[in-house]
Amino acid sequence: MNAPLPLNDAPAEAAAQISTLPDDGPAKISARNVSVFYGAKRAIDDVSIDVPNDYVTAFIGPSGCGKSTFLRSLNRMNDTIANARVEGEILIDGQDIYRSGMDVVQLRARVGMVFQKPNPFPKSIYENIAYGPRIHGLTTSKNELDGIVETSLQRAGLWDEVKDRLTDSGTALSGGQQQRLCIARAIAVDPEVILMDEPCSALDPIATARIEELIDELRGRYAIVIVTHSMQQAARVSQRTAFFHMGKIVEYGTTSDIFTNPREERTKDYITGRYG
Ligand SMILES: Nc1ncnc2c1ncn2[C@@H]1O[C@H](COP(=O)(O)OP(=O)(O)OP(=O)(O)O)[C@@H](O)[C@H]1O
Repeated sequence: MNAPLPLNDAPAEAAAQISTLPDDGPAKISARNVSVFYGAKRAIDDVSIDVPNDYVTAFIGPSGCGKSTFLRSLNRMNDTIANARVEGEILIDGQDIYRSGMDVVQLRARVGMVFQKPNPFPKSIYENIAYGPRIHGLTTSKNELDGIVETSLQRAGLWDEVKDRLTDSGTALSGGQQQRLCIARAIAVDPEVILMDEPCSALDPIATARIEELIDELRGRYAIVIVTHSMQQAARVSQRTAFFHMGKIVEYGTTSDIFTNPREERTKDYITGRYG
């Protein structure tokens, strides 16, 4: 006679691993089982990660592995791409940002974004910063607005360079200054998270160093996530690193562990320059 089949005969499907570190405290952003599709093509495949509040988190990985796609899903920027579709759950402070009724304009103020190519509005330096607080109703007086403009530019390390030319066009600044203007613009609406998609790739080494210093100064005030192709940059500016490959997170850990003591072969190969 056959022995009765055990009830749980089939192995339970392995739960997708959550990229998180036990000592990091409550996550600012929690992504659970996130997949992102462009039409039928899956660009992100079942990614789960906790992004901490107090650190800079770097997303690294070879070209086309999905870093920018995943970054854009964290403030619903993928909504602006016609054939993009996000599955799974993304929570900020425990709240699902894809829930119906979510105010996406508000979300993108809370979760600001800085792009590869600086993209100031073709308006004055002052207006570049003042526009957001004005449309979000953050101020009631011109004095208050002036204060926000000054504080934002100070935090972005740009005030001293532009305080005497606030009426000049933002587009007349150098590339590095434009990128700091864009960071100031994100800061002006009082965000909680700043997403940066290769923010230095269009900048020279001196402007890059200035942005990296700035990221370090902003750490702790905002949760910061940066996509970068430069492993040196990830090592310099971040404390947490996620290594992406073919739409998945292969390894997540402290930046020093990822760069000095990676567990996975694929991470090792990437950081030693064997591919990517
Ligand atoms: N708008 C789009 N429509 C269709 N496919 C896209 C779109 N944007 C990205 N993809 C595809 O999704 C995959 C992931 O792209 P993504 O730009 O997120 O990767 P990445 O890791 O940020 O790359 P890179 O480092 O080169 O910027 C790639 O195969 C890419 O071709």
